[in-house]
Amino acid sequence: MMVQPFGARLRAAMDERGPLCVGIDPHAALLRGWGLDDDIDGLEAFTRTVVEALAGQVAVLKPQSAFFERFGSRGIAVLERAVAEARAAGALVIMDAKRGDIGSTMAGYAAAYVDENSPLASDAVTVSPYLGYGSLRPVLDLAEEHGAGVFVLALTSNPEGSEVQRATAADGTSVASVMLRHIAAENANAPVLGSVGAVVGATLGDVGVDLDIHGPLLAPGIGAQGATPQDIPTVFGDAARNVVPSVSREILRHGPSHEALREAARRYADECRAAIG
Ligand SMILES: O=c1ccn([C@@H]2O[C@H](COP(=O)(O)O)[C@@H](O)[C@H]2O)c(=O)[nH]1
Repeated sequence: MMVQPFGARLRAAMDERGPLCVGIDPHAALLRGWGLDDDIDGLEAFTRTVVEALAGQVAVLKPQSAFFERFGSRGIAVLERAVAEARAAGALVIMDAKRGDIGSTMAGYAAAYVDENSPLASDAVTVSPYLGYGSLRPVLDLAEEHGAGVFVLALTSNPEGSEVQRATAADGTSVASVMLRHIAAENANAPVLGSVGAVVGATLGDVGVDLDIHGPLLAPGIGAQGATPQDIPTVFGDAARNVVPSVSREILRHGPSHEALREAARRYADECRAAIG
């Protein structure tokens, strides 16, 4: 059966469940805060709890691959189960892996994350375009073939990102603007919402670049990094309707109670929906 493109599935999920994405970031400090050990059993219990509590409620879950990779193959096994169970419970999964390499190697990352037959198959993956946008072609093409999405880092939420992303060419065009133009071209013919998104930090204030990419704008930085849902209109202006606000630590710290996690996610979802209008 032909799966609907990611952009259309994301639009429907956001309309039904609200726009919020909750990050699954099993930091050692969070595991300890939940009374768990920072080991594979702690990782497993933490991840299972987040998926059980939230996968039936929020539009998107975004596991941060780094926190699973640190436990080696057993951590990856936990990640595989979490992705499959979250998707089965109705959440879309964005794998936050931020992969970026030469094109021939990107084909390997594409096979890992956006091929529906892979054990880590996700609805979308984050990628870094800083080996050149064209190096992403294998993942863009395979994602399209499988109805998956790709989120390209454009303007990241961390202060160090501007050194690269705000660098300008002789005509004054910034690197980030070039990436956003490539993304917009990718989405030009999408009927609902394109399946190629950009990552733009909610921490950045008025970014002063055109965010009209006809695709989703993944907006990390809300909560622990200091941004709030109320910052969304300032950062994203007319593109706010396509924003997927992402919160990790500031929701996760409410666990391990399922109800407290759900309540924190509900509060953020309501605030984001109100801010987006
Ligand atoms: O520009 C970016 C891109 C990705 N991230 C990731 O999002 C979460 C943020 O976690 P918080 O606890 O809500 O700060 C984390 O996985 C980052 O790697 C980002 O922060 N900024």
